[in-house]
Amino acid sequence: MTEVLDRTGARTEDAAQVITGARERIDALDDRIIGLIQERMAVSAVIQESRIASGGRRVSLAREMDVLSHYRDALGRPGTALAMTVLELCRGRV
Ligand SMILES: O=C(O)C(=O)C[C@]1(C(=O)O)C=C[C@@H](O)C=C1
Repeated sequence: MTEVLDRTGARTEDAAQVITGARERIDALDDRIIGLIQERMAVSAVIQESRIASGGRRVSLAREMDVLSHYRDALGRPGTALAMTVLELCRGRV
């Protein structure tokens, strides 16, 4: 019991089982989220390389405003911070 309590913070075996199962789902979801971010990074790189090869700039601020709004509309204010992190992963620091 002490080990279960240490691992999950639960005070009963039942709660520890619920938490352990839910954490497995979260780990699987995080794997998918990370995979989607990596896929997004690859697609973003195609856009940036194409724009730079055509003589343009890496960054498109107008498009970034649209991306920020998209996340904020869906997730509220923390969505903006998340979008900024996603954009940094995709185009580096500006
Ligand atoms: O949509 C673009 O034009 C992109 O270059 C992609 C992207 C993005 O990752 O969403 C990356 C850099 C730009 O500043 C804007 C958006």
